[in-house]
Amino acid sequence: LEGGIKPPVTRKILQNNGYDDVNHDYVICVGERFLDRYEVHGLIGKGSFGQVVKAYDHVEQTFVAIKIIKNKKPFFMQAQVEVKLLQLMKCHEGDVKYGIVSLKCDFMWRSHLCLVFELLSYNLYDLLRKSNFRGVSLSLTRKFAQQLLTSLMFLQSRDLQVIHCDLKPENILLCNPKKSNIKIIDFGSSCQMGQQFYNYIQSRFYRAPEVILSLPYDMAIDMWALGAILVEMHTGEPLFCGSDEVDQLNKIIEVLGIPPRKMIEQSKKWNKFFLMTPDEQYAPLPKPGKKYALPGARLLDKIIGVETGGPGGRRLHEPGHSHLDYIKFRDLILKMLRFEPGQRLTPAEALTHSFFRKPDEMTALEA
Ligand SMILES: CCC(=O)Nc1cccc(C(=O)c2sc(Nc3ccc(N4CCN(C)CC4)cc3)nc2N)c1
Repeated sequence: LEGGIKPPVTRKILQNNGYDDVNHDYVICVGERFLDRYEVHGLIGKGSFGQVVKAYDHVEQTFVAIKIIKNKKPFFMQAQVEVKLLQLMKCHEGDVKYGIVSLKCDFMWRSHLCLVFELLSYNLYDLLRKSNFRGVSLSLTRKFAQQLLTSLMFLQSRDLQVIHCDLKPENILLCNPKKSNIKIIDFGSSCQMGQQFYNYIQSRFYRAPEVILSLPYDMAIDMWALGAILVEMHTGEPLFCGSDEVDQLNKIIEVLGIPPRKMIEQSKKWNKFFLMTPDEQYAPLPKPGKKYALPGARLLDKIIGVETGGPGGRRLHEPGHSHLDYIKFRDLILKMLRFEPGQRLTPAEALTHSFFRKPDEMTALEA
């Protein structure tokens, strides 16, 4: 270069001796063996945490899923929280079969924390995709609901008090592609009651109103998420698919009306979502270019098709999809989606709902 300035050194900076890529992810090599035990078969998925691979465990002679955490402190720290919670839950095996993924072990491999899980099958979002986003039957939705409520009851048990904080179809996996047994995964965002450090939690579609309004939250946020997930599993589409936080709350208001005054008044962010009308009422801030139904005008009955043969009328006269079945389903969902966290159904209460009662139990009751 003129003036004798040397060109910058273009030496490639090797990340972690060449084992890592620029995103601090471990460079996966199919066939590689970790600890001379786990033989990598292939990449299952990627996430902010790192990657998850399918591997063969030559000691137990079974396939496993290994979550390979990024070689970066914040991800390492968060994964340590996940390991601690999963170990805590493991030793609370107790009587209830609780539908949480089982952590087999964890180890360090070339500066990456690795979590070894039992290998599960694909997730409920894959199932929705297979249904061409038309949803699964009400009976399968009921089976999923029963298992997830049992899992939430386990998480909320006295000496666990775990909040998952990211329940969504992608984090619910089938144990076996041909059966309805499911397990919850990904406790990477979870916390225990009293350890709520973050308030930007939950994936948007499933975010509870108290989280959107930055109010104190508890385990009831998982129940809110579950209500939204169950409607989505049957209709095939997200119940509240907001494009941002304001849109998200407006989509909730279309179905459930204006939140209780107390919740709005306690929120530091209230004026991000509402304006005060001259007669001292809270009204949703009009969003330029967005048209919303009036508060509470988008009835859940219409979304689920209670009177019209299910979502899109596709379940008309189908066994297990009677008008009464839908009345019960709608009633359960509305009680899971109460604005006030304290009034939302607990998992134990939800499991006694008539939606889960078998016909003969009903006749016995009526007799
Ligand atoms: C792909 C999303 C995903 O599964 N992410 C993920 C992230 C972290 C951990 C885990 C996890 O614990 C898994 S993943 C798993 N089995 C699994 C096997 C296959 C699949 N895929 C099958 C093909 N689909 C197009 C994508 C999902 C997904 C999951 N078993 C366990 N235990 C999963």
